[in-house]
Amino acid sequence: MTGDATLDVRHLWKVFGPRAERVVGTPLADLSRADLLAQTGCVAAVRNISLRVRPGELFVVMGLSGSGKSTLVRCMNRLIEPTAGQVLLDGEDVGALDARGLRALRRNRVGMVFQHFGLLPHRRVLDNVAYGLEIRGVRRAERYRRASEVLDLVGLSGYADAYPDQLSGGMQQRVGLGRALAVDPEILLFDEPFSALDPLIRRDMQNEVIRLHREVGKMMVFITHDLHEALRLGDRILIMRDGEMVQVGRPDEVVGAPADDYVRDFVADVPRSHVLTLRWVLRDRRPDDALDGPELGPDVVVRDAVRIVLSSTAPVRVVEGGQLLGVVDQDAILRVIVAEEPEARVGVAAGAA
Ligand SMILES: Nc1ncnc2c1ncn2[C@@H]1O[C@H](COP(=O)(O)OP(=O)(O)OP(=O)(O)O)[C@@H](O)[C@H]1O
Repeated sequence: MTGDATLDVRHLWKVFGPRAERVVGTPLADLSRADLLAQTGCVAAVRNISLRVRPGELFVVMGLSGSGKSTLVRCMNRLIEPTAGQVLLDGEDVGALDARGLRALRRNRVGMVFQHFGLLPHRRVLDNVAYGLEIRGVRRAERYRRASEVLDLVGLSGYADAYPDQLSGGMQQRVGLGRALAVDPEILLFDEPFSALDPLIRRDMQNEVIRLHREVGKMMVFITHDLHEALRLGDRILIMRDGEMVQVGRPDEVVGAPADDYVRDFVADVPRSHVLTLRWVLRDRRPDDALDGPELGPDVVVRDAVRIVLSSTAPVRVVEGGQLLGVVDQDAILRVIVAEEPEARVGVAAGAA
């Protein structure tokens, strides 16, 4: 299944509180979160979310504290029971599973990595990683073989016999990752796994997730409240506010075309040249443009094109599938770079006010 599984979420709601089921499908569902709470004592943690995680995609869920990220992701494996809506893993309705089916789903098909590693303190690293296989009844020799393979994969070769408290936070989180990967699930859910780590180690671990994602090609859903983490990791990012979906898009779409002021504020400090691609800055070719400039694809990030554009007198031709989409000249590149200067942003903000 790895690599071609899908996850479909359809009109998902989670309402906490007294008689929560009366909310969905009635006028109460249209109330703001605050009004709903005042009138009914209920909190709509997730409000009518529909999304599809594509095969092999690293999908990030981002939002401020309380926006509903954890609730949404925990509804995916029913650690939290949704109030309404559907979750389909590879076409199978997760909501229809009985207790036994649900256990099998969590053991075999959906792996989870939490912020608090939840490692077994009295067991060696190797046994922690092999734990899921042990529960599944895999023979000892086979589970150790697989666990050793996974330890190599997560960069912990040589630590098989160590105990969790002998490892740093980052390394413990690698054990958590290894444990989730050992059972070869179809999808991995990450609930803010790195928020307790030091910034440098956190960066290391982000690189690790990017590398692992490339190597194992699994669907991953990753929760974070950190925009930079979201932009680094996500193939696509879902931005949530008050339980609702505000925008879903690739990092360049979220930064280049924010859906509303909320997202615009979020991304205001992101260096645009690090995220935007040539697609966002190209213009139509004019008759007086020289056509002997270098050629680049539309998905090259501006930062990676700066040298080439600035060292060519003719504009760069942006070509996709043999077709000229447009050109990027030095002005276009400089506009992106200048807009990143703090004074420029103040100027823009003052101009907008
Ligand atoms: N068991 C519960 N009972 C009542 N309300 C809850 C419960 N769990 C979550 N909530 C409420 O639902 C809303 C969404 O919470 P959730 O934890 O999903 O947000 P989050 O975006 O993951 O936040 P954080 O980043 O702080 O974990 C919050 O207002 C929270 O108070």
